[in-house]
Amino acid sequence: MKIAPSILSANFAELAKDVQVVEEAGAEYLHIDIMDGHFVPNLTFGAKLVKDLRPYSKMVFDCHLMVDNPEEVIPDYVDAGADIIGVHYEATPHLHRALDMIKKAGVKAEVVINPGTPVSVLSEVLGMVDQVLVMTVDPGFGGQKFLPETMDKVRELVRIREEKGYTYEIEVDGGVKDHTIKDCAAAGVDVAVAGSYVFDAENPAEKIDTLRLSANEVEI
Ligand SMILES: O=C(CO)[C@H](O)[C@H](O)COP(=O)(O)O
Ligand SMILES: [Co+2]
Repeated sequence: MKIAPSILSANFAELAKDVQVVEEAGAEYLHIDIMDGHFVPNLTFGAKLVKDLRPYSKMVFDCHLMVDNPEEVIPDYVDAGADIIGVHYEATPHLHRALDMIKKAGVKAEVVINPGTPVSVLSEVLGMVDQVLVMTVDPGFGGQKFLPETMDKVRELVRIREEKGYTYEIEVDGGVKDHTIKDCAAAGVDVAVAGSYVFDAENPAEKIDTLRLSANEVEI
């Protein structure tokens, strides 16, 4: 399983240093949470931060847009150097247009669903996306409790991928820790985001190792 530390819980005043620590620890993706204060009740940062961080890391920049009408800002994240751009099903009436914009710009397109949203609403876009992000908490804040019932959706996505011959990766985000990552591995998750578990620790590198070991204990 790939590990994607979320900088939401990093020290924003020492961001480049924190990013370097998780990169040296072997994290494959860097998860970047963009919150607009409308789609979610919290505000983080915008495309300038992504652009400023880009020269400091070779990790895959996985930009999770928690913003209303993401199609209005997608070009900013493409220009900033995002490798993956994730848009919420719940954030736009133009989901296909948003995903198509991302793909046409040569960036990997990800669709994201909240805990209250079923997989069935994605039937028309699963064939075009590179990644599906299943939220394992309600979006907006770090440090929330993992919702184990979301694992049914991961299993459903694994089954659909097999049946239809699709190629998307399945990512989870929220409440991932040493014990909850085992549920994720058992369900078939490909990428796990972890924010507070990694960055609230004295030694983030050690936490990344622990996550990987815990996941590997389950994976076949
Ligand atoms: O998208 C997010 C919240 O909306 C974050 O990526 C997520 O919450 C990570 O934080 P933690 O691992 O502490 O739950
Ligand atoms: Co996120």
